[in-house]
Amino acid sequence: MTTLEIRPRDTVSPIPDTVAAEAAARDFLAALGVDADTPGTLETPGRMARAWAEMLTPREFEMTTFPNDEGYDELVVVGDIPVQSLCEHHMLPFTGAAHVGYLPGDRILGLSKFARVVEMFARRPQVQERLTRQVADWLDEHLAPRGVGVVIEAGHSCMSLRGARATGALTRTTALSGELRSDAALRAEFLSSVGGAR
Ligand SMILES: Nc1nc2c(ncn2[C@@H]2O[C@H](COP(=O)(O)OP(=O)(O)OP(=O)(O)O)[C@@H](O)[C@H]2O)c(=O)[nH]1
Ligand SMILES: [Zn+2]
Repeated sequence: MTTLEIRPRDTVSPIPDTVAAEAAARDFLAALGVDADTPGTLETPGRMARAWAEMLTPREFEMTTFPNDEGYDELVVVGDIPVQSLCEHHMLPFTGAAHVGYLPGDRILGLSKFARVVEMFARRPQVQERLTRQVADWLDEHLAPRGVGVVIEAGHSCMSLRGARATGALTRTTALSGELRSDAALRAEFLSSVGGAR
């Protein structure tokens, strides 16, 4: 077994300053005409600051890999991993599911780590296309598999609660690398296995 401790904050912005965020939230609400001095809303700026800080803070984890002693050479697909992210244009949530697959090389990855990696890249201001690519690239870099595939399906609240108000619209993005990109049969197998989960 090999583990590598991952500190997601190493690759993103510093830890949120919730005191400054609370003061800013109070001003933000005032500017929007929301009274934050009622018994029910007195604590609201602080709650807002903590809520956004939490949505921008991925948890640390250890990247545990094992030798592929059995020489497993078929696809491994972990489906329906929850995705909770913030669109960088409106700072409103987009949520859905990620389906991550890989064709192992010399090492296999602890299954829970796929969800950890998705969270690491989701808990920051994002666009869905970049999130999808970052998960694939990170697995490629840290696992050196024969191929990686990532499909994310998400609904964007900036598109449903406001603006276009297209409630129920679902965006599907795909990132493929290695043999999952170059081998048509593997690519089709991966895409049909994740499409079949719907
Ligand atoms: N490609 C992509 N676009 C996104 C994502 N999240 C949000 N958007 C889009 O970002 C765009 C921002 O467009 P703007 O015209 O600057 O913003 P807006 O005036 O609020 O646009 P509307 O949402 O159409 O009202 C919108 O079309 C959003 O739907 C994402 O993950 N990927
Ligand atoms: Zn948006």
